[in-house]
Amino acid sequence: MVIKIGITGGIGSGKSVVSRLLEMMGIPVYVSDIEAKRITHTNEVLRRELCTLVGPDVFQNGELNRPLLASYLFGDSQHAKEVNAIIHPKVKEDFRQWTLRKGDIGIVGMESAILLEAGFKEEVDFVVMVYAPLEVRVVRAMKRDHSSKELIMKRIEAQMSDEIKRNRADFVIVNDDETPLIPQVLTFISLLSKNNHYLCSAKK
Ligand SMILES: CC(C)(COP(=O)(O)OP(=O)(O)OC[C@H]1O[C@@H](n2cnc3c(N)ncnc32)[C@H](O)[C@@H]1O)[C@@H](O)C(=O)NCCC(=O)NCCS
Ligand SMILES: Nc1ncnc2c1ncn2[C@@H]1O[C@H](COP(=O)(O)OP(=O)(O)OP(=O)(O)O)[C@@H](O)[C@H]1O
Repeated sequence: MVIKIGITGGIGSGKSVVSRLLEMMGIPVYVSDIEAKRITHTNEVLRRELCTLVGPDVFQNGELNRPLLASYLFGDSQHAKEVNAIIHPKVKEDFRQWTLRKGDIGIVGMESAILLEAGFKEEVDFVVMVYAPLEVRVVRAMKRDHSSKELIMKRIEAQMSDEIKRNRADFVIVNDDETPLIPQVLTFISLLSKNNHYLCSAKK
């Protein structure tokens, strides 16, 4: 039996940092942003559907035109729904296959900013939310992506509010540049271990 942890939180909250810590503890994490891009590059059906929806320029020399898809997706909530309806079911199925390939590993993680919005919650057993205040997230994301505040805010507006995320999560990790992060990750893992004897095998 494999226990699946969903790692969510808004853009810039620090999900990738938490995922890296989990990986260091021997817990493999499926990073949805990366895998969604791989699937978008390799799945012919998906590529055709995106071209029909967004236009042929969504691929240039075979490569995904990320700025174009981003402005289409984040510019209009109906567009976001349509793009998500094409990509998310394939990511979900890919995660199932990825988990099966991992075998009897104890625990795996799925990292996604939009875990709850995309319906990935039903694929996991527990949801951990990584929380950081909005202003901290915006500054981090601007710095990391060399992006403008306006573009980051567009993405945030396409995501569920922190308040709703927090209510739907089983565990919250605060990553606000003040609260120490590693002890919280350890507490989370040890809480899971206490409630699920299966988890011990993941730390072998
Ligand atoms: C629009 C795209 C091309 C922008 O690529 P880019 O390299 O600039 O950003 P990246 O993929 O690293 O995403 C960064 C962050 O943007 C936010 N984001 C991405 N997609 C979405 C979405 N559909 N809805 C809300 N927020 C999103 C998340 O916080 C994510 O962590 C890309 O995000 C994409 O293809 N999105 C659609 C697929 C998707 O939903 N991926 C997210 C997990 S499945
Ligand atoms: N505790 C921290 N101390 C210092 N820098 C941090 C901390 N947490 C995150 N960061 C930095 O903030 C930026 C955003 O973090 P990260 O990439 O983990 O966010 P994310 O939630 O995965 O974002 P996204 O949804 O865009 O993928 C990164 O450059 C990361 O190195």
